[in-house]
Amino acid sequence: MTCILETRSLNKEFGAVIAAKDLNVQINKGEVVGVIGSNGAGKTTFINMVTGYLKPTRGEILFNGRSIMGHSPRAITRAGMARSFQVAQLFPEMTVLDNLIVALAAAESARPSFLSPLRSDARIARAEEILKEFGVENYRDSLVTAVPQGARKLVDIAMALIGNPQMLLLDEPTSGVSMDEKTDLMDTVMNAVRQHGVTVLFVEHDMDVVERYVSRVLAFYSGEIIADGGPAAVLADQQVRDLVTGHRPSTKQGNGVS
Ligand SMILES: Nc1ncnc2c1ncn2[C@@H]1O[C@H](COP(=O)(O)OP(=O)(O)OP(=O)(O)O)[C@@H](O)[C@H]1O
Repeated sequence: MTCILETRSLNKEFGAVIAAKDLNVQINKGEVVGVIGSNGAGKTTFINMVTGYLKPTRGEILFNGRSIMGHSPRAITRAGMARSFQVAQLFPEMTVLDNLIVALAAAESARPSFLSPLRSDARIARAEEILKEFGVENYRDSLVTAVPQGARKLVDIAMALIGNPQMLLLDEPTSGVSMDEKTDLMDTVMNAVRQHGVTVLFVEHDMDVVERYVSRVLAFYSGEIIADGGPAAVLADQQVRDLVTGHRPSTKQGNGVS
């Protein structure tokens, strides 16, 4: 197994609050990792640090074996680590199609001009393919503010995948999405990431989604990782049940929580 993302003794303090305490994590290529934890456990802090949005207080972050400490979010995206946010980061005054066209042009580092406009036939055709891949072609010409939350999330994730990242970090991909839409959304996202061969790490509050889609779970509590292992094992772990999931019924037998 090849390690794609590693953190060594990663710490983040906000004054007296320890939001990350000695996080030592190794994510291997191809893994689908779920990050769970109650509010304020440090999940977003972890994602913000590894994607360059937040400066760690101490520690080291390696992506493909190279330090990315101090690198800007843009440099980290270029190196192959993309992310989506809890609230989809789209251009609200633009249509779904135009949002994708902007992302395609950005991935090509294109500079628009009179002779080479952003809305080229090639980009429109590629954007239409992506709309189909993500099942949101019906919203092609809708303003992003006018489409349902689930479709908006899909457009946001599709945009994150446009630069062909090796790793994708998703902050609560199903938040604000109705129960009915969650499975369709996650099936679509997982199909896309499998096709692109992308390693995925996502923050999730819905344990049914975690059980269904991840190969590994990191359970955060108070800035620390209290369990790391297969979903059945982590969700059955007593400490996780006490501190994170609140004694939801466990459906599977545990195996190998470390
Ligand atoms: N910019 C900040 N300034 C001060 N404290 C912060 C800041 N960002 C996060 N914190 C604190 O750090 C801790 C971890 O917060 P974080 O947002 O990472 O938790 P989380 O697990 O993502 O929570 P949620 O599920 O609510 O999004 C919390 O105590 C939070 O109040």
